[in-house]
Amino acid sequence: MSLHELGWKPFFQQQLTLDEWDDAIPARVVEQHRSVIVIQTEDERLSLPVLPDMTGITVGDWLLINRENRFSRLLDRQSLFSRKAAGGKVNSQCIAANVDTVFIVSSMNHDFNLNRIERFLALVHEAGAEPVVVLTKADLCEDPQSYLQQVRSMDAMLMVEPVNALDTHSVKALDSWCSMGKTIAFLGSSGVGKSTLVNTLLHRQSQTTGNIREDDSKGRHTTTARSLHPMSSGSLLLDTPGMRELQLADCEQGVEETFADIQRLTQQCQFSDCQHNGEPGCAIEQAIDDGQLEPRRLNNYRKLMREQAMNAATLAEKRARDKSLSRLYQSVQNESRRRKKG
Ligand SMILES: Nc1nc2c(ncn2[C@@H]2O[C@H](COP(=O)(O)OP(=O)(O)OP(=O)(O)O)[C@@H](O)[C@H]2O)c(=O)[nH]1
Ligand SMILES: [Zn+2]
Repeated sequence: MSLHELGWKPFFQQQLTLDEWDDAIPARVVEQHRSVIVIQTEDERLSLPVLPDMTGITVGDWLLINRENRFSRLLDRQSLFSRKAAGGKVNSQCIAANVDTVFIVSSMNHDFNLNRIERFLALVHEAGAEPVVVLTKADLCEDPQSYLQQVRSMDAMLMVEPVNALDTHSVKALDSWCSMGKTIAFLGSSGVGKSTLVNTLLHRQSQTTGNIREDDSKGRHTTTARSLHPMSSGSLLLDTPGMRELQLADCEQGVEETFADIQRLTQQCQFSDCQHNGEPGCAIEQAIDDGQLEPRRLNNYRKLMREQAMNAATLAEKRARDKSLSRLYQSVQNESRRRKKG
């Protein structure tokens, strides 16, 4: 595979020093297992043990390795999905790196929910990837246009594609985001058609190709699929279960970006600290009265802001608690040692 096919771009190239231009070999992480990663260079596929200086490296990452095939460094990411974890030295767990486009999948039936789409949008914006909303089950829906309009009414600039996920021809609508070297991923609730879309995009190749089975810590069998699958279109599908467990925490920027219209309106309120609660000269309330802004959207904005702040605070608290607990253990240990000595 050429570097271009693997997703190499100027953003990564620009990070190389002159020496690295001569000596270093770029490699992309195409599989991630508990203690090894599989990387792909232009010439070969290699397994590397995950050494302590490599923690946090995740599927989709770009690395430089030296001529002896040893890890030399991790390149900065263009986008990153992470799960904010409490405690420990590593405060967030990296889930997927350098994804270009995320398809936010929602079905056009009773499951359709704008609030949920906005929540996914916030996650994608926070990660720094490009969102495309894919509305599935067009074949079962009487009025796909009404769903399309609802999504467009949130944000006219948002890309939205209605599809029948079972139909190869219909799924072609997604081709423009699936070109050579583009890394794509899917987000969406259960049953909306993510696997179906992937299967159709893979032209009915089995979705389990390349997955490995391993035991999780509780001895259950789980399918680990932290991997990049090349697709026939030339794009790379990033498949990881971690994407399903993403939470809104410390996502203020992602939420603000998702609700850019509300940010803009807020700047037009007469008072800079306007709470949009009956203050005079409130641009938000005016927009609601004029029908420019849906009350639903404002409510969801407030809800998601509260949620991400609360989750962030809970994490901070848990971190602090873990820290003082470990200090307590330490002092108990010291005390018992002192007694043994004495
Ligand atoms: N008619 C029709 N059926 C669809 C479409 N998309 C998905 N389905 C069906 O909906 C069901 C659920 O689809 P999946 O692809 O398994 O959904 P998923 O998002 O992968 O669900 P999880 O694996 O639980 O996350 C399957 O029976 C699909 O065949 C569509 O566009 N049209
Ligand atoms: Zn206001």
